[in-house]
Amino acid sequence: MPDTMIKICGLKTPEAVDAAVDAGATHIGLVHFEPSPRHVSLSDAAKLRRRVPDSVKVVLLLVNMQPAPTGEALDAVQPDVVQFHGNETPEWLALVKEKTRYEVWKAWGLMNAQSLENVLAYEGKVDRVLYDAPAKKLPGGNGVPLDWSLLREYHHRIAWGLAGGLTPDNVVDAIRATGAPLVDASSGLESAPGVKDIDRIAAFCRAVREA
Ligand SMILES: O=C(O)c1ccccc1NCC(=O)[C@H](O)[C@H](O)COP(=O)(O)O
Repeated sequence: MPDTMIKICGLKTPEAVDAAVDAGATHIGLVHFEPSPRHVSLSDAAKLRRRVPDSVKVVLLLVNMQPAPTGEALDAVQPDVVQFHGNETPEWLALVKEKTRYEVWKAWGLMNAQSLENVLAYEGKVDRVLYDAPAKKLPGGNGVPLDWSLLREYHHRIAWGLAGGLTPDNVVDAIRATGAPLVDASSGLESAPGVKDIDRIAAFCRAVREA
């Protein structure tokens, strides 16, 4: 089985980015969404992006942004991946995928078996779906696990990843329960909202490698 990919999300400082890269993350996430405690401006995101070696992919997270600001954000940051974390339509994401060079991901609040069927509207229109817990106060980064049993032995038609309340303590169980090819964590690796804990980032990556 190929190694599980690791996305460490919501990084705001050079120290946190370096810690994720050094610990073996395959992806790092930069949140550009002002209400979030993990928000980074486009100029800070661009600076953080430049620290990341080519071997690690940079994911820019956007929420329900209009087309013009989306283009401006992508031009400014030049990520590898753009992760849409709002109510973006399949048609809009298909257009982004067709017209740009970026990998396109759709975050999907997974509620029940029906919502696994509903996400198929994005098949062929995005490169990956990131299953997360349904939105609460924020669209993501809420530290809430989704019901992993929904994904057990599911025949996936879209490349996917697992997010939602993952921590160094539960990520091995999550991988075993779902077979996730990519795991994503944010608030479970923090000492306070928006403040990443470097030791927890390292522990998370170690746990995934040992799963
Ligand atoms: O992290 C945020 O604050 C955030 C805000 C708005 C949209 C998305 C956001 N995070 C997206 C992520 O990919 C998180 O890593 C994912 O939701 C899992 O978060 P957590 O449950 O805290 O591990």
